Amino acid sequence: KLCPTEGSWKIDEVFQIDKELAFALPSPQENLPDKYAGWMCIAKNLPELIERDELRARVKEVPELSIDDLTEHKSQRLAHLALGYITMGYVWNKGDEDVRKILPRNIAVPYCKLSAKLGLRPILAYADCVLANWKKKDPNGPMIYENLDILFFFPGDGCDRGFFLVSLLVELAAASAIKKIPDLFNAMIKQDLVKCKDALRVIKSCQLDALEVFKQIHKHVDPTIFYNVLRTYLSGWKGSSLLPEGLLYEGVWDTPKQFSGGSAGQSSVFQCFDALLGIRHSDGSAAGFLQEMRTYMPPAHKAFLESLEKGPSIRKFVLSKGDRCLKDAYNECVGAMVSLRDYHLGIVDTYITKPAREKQKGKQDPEDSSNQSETENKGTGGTNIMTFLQAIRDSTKTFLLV
Ligand code: HEM
Ligand SMILES: Brc1ccc(-c2csc3nccn23)cc1
Repeated sequence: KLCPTEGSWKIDEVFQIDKELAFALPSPQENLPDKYAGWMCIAKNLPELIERDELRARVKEVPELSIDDLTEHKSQRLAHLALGYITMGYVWNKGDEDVRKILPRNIAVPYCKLSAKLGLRPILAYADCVLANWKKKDPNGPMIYENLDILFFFPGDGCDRGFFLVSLLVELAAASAIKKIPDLFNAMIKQDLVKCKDALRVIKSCQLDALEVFKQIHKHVDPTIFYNVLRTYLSGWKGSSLLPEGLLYEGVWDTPKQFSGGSAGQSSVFQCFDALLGIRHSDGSAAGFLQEMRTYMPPAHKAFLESLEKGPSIRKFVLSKGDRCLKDAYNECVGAMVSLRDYHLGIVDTYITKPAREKQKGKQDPEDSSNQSETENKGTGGTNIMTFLQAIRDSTKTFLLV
């Protein structure tokens, strides 16, 4: 429903897409009603409570609270974020083998009710810790790294700040392209090739801005801490050897449920560019994974991606016109997606593959590759990452028009 009212396209507010911030939650709420102080106290002090081995006891003590006082969308997102941190902390705690396979009902019941209300899953996701987990230090200041902070922390002395804020800033850079989509559709409807090229050029420059922002990750995230500390807390319980059946949400379901760890496959912005440019990932597992990750997005954003896929096809339009200039403008957008994914592959090498090899060296007989597949090649989404990401990068390339 990119509704064509009065013959001009606009992004319907039903998709909850902000003009400036696109899929990021504008000015997330930072405080919950006092009734939820028990949740906030734990979520706001996760590193200390884990350090002092008090977290799990504190979670068990907190009263089972009803979610009825969470009436606004922003307070529901804040509560879902806080409960997500609490759940990851409770299950993984110090990040060793001593995990918990049952989430006590006093957390599980409100968490699952709230997840159902929001159309999200009862596990920490991209929509929580990237899109809703930020604030400006100076409310009147700019949306730049130095003026931003996150609301909740895992152990790993601020490594999550860098990881989540850089992801957010990539989202914001890409946001300027999203608001250009209606102009692109209008130009197509009017068969105005000049306006089409202009819109595609703006989209490409935003994608390249996003690539520049990507590069800040090296300044703000340490690879060894990321790999050995933060990654554990973002892991899920689907295909996990430590929770082979998943997590039992006590008082909600009587069997354990499996949910994937957070992934940026849950980022609507990347999937939005794919949908807009007609990029479809044919490689079975990658396509399946990205489709599945849509079920972890806010429903309104998932609906937007589906409406883009059903809307007019820019790719078909470009092919039908056979105009060299238009083809080049389209190809530069596809090329920008390839560059983003290329750069991201380098990041994964720095932050996962290399630290995994370091860790393997440190262990007993390095030839022992028994648990290699278990740890090294698992992404936060539990995927075998390098092949997965290369397949996505490669399939993106096949959409360049000759
Ligand atoms: C330390 C930095 C990063 C690491 C180690 C990393 C790692 C990964 C891994 C392992 C995957 C595979 C799927 C999964 O397990 O989630 C992935 C997917 C993805 N990541 Fe990251 N990532 C990082 C930063 C970023 C940033 C800053 C962005 C920008 C928003 C981003 C965007 C994506 C996207 C969109 C996917 C889905 C695959 C695709 O569409 O190409 N990643 N990443
Ligand atoms: Br929860 C959670 C939230 C966000 C992310 C994330 C941000 S950028 C990126 N690439 C892969 C994952 N990922 C990972 C886990």
